[in-house]
Parts: sequence; structure tokens; C-alpha cells
Amino acid sequence: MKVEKIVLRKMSMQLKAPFRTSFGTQLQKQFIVSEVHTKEHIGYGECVAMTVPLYSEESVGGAWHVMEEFLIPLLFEQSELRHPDEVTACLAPIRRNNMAKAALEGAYWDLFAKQNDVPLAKALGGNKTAIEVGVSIGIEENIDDLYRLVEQYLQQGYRRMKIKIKPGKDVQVIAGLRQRFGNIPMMADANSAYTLEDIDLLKELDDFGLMMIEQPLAHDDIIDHAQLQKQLKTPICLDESIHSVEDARHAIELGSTKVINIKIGRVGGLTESKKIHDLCQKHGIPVWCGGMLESGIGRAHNIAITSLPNFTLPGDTAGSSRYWMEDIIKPEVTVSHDGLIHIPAEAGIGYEPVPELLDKYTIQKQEFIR
Ligand SMILES: O=C(O)CCC(=O)C1=CC=C[C@@H](O)[C@@H]1C(=O)O
Ligand SMILES: [Mg+2]
Repeated sequence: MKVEKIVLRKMSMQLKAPFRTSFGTQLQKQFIVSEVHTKEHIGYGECVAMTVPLYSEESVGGAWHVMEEFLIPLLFEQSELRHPDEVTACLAPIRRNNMAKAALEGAYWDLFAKQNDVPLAKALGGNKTAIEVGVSIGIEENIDDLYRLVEQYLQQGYRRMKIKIKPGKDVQVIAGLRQRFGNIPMMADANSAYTLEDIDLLKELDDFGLMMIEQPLAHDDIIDHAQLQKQLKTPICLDESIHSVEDARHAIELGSTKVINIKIGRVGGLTESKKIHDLCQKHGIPVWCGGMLESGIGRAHNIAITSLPNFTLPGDTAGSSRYWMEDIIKPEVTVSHDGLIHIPAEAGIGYEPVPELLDKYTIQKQEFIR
């Protein structure tokens, strides 16, 4: 892949409704779209870092700086990359900054798939024609609003409900949902809102048959999660704690987790995501693909990675209309009434970014010529 130009776009799009979690609320979503250009094709990626570094240490501004000052120069030092797996090695001298790395690496994977005229899912080794999807629901102040949203998403076919919880909005909320909707596939995501001192409360959640409890404890912990898992029946799923295949290996060996939420940006790209997928498959640990409120470009990458066989649980890749009045791709991502997203047969990410819509939501654009 002889990339001649890389383009970064800082995007600003408003979510249909505020998305609340235990650490904050998002409404005006900023993110970065990356483009890698050859004479024949453009590969697209998305940087999922948030405007404010509340989920992880990365932010939109920080990621832009790292890509501009360090990552893009490293990529341009390579006369030619033969395979996108080489991008991770090329960027390895720069510590962490995984979301920035993943935005560029993902664009190279899209370019590679387009050059080889295969869907990205196939280029990654995926074997599915469709993926099961769930939906993530933010914290609602009013329980009736939460019930209305769950009812709506069940009718739309989503295969699993992810409920955000935090102290004071946890046991009662889950109990109410169970009472109202019965034994629907449901999980809770705490985004690190608890500590081992809350163990009695977390044990109460054991009574509701949740599929998993996601990241109950500190964002950078696997030791306390191992202690907690010994005392919980409900599987713990790690999200924020896992930044690499080595983190996953440590967590599995310690017994800190029984499910892993793979987010391409959090772990530094598709190549590392595949490694985590393969390690978990070897250890009988199911994985699913988490979300970061992506636009259609990031959503398309999530769909492709979910085509790998050990993505056996519904992920957070909802349809475009879950978050956006209009998405920046055509066609938009849609979910069938039986909760499936059909994997595109077109080459690359399979959804075409629309230049006019990219421009409409671009608030800053910079071109880097090799
Ligand atoms: O993109 C989606 O639909 C999932 C959104 C979601 O649940 C999250 C996005 C970003 C950080 C967190 O708030 C949360 C998560 O932890 O998975
Ligand atoms: Mg999470």
C-alpha cells in the first residue's frame, strides 16, 4: 500500500439525545475521521476518543496532536506497507495512544481490503454473513423513560439490552426491568462506578440473571475484579481495563473476567483486536464488540470485526438511527427486526462515506502529503 496522502477531519455531530453514563453525559459528539489515499482508493478510519478524557486518557485534541506530530510521520517513513498488520509494528515506538493508532490502522485495513476487492470482514478472517446486535441504553433519570426505551428497542429487534448503572441507580432499576420485561437478555455496565466496598450491593445484582456485569470496578484494575469474580455468580465483563492482548492474558490468568468487550479503538486497532479474539477463543472466553457512539465509519469497522467466530455475544453496534439524525455513510447501518446486521458484500468497510456529509460535519481538516 503506497499511501500518498493522509487526511484528518475533526467532526462534530449532535446525538439524537444525551447519552448518560456513570462518568458523564455526551450530546455534541466530536471525533476524528482518518483517510489514507492512494491513486486508486481511500481507506477510512475513525478515532473514538471523546472530547473530554473521561472514558480513557485520550481525547480528540490529544489524539489529533499525536497523529499529526508522531504517528503520521512514522507511517510516511515507510516507503510501502505490504499488510495492515505492519501498521501496529510501525507505530509501536509511540507508547499507548491506542485510539489515535486505531484510527490510522483501521484506515489502512479498509484500504487493504479495497485494494484486494474483498469485504473488510473477509480480510480479517471473518466467517459470518450477519451479526447479532444489542443496544446500550444510557442512564435515564426517569424509570418510565427507561422502560419506554427498552420497549422500543425490543420491538426494533435488538438481541440484548445493556443498562448503564451507578450507585443509587442499580438494584432497583434492574429489579424493575426484570419485573416489567421478564427474562429478556440483559446486562449492566457500571463504567467503574463501584469498589470492593460495594460487594454486598453487587451481590444483590446476582439475583437477576444478568448476562454479565461490565467493568464494575476501577478502569485500570484486574486484581480487585478477580476478588469480586470469586464472590459473584454473574460473569464480569472487562472493558476499560483491557488495552492489549497482554492485558487480556493477565486478566484471564487471574480470573478477573469471564467475558471481554473488545473495542477496536481502546486496544489500538483491528490487528490487536484479532489477537485478543484469538486468545479468548483459546481460553473459552466469549467476546463481543463494544461501541463508542461511533459514526457509520467506526460502526462499519465494528461490524467487520464482529464477523470473527468468537464474537458469540450480541455487541453494542446498533443501527445508525440509534444515535444520529443522519449518518455520514450510505447506506446507513440498519438492524433487521430479528436483531441482525447483514455484513456488506462490497469491498472494504462496505459503507460509503458521503463527501458532502463528511464536509457538512467537518470542523477542522488537514492534509498530510507524503
Ligand atoms: O456505542 C454504543 O452504542 C455503546 C455506547 C456505550 O455503552 C459506551 C460508550 C462509551 C463509553 C461508555 O459510556 C460506554 C461503554 O463503556 O461501553
Ligand atoms: Mg463499557
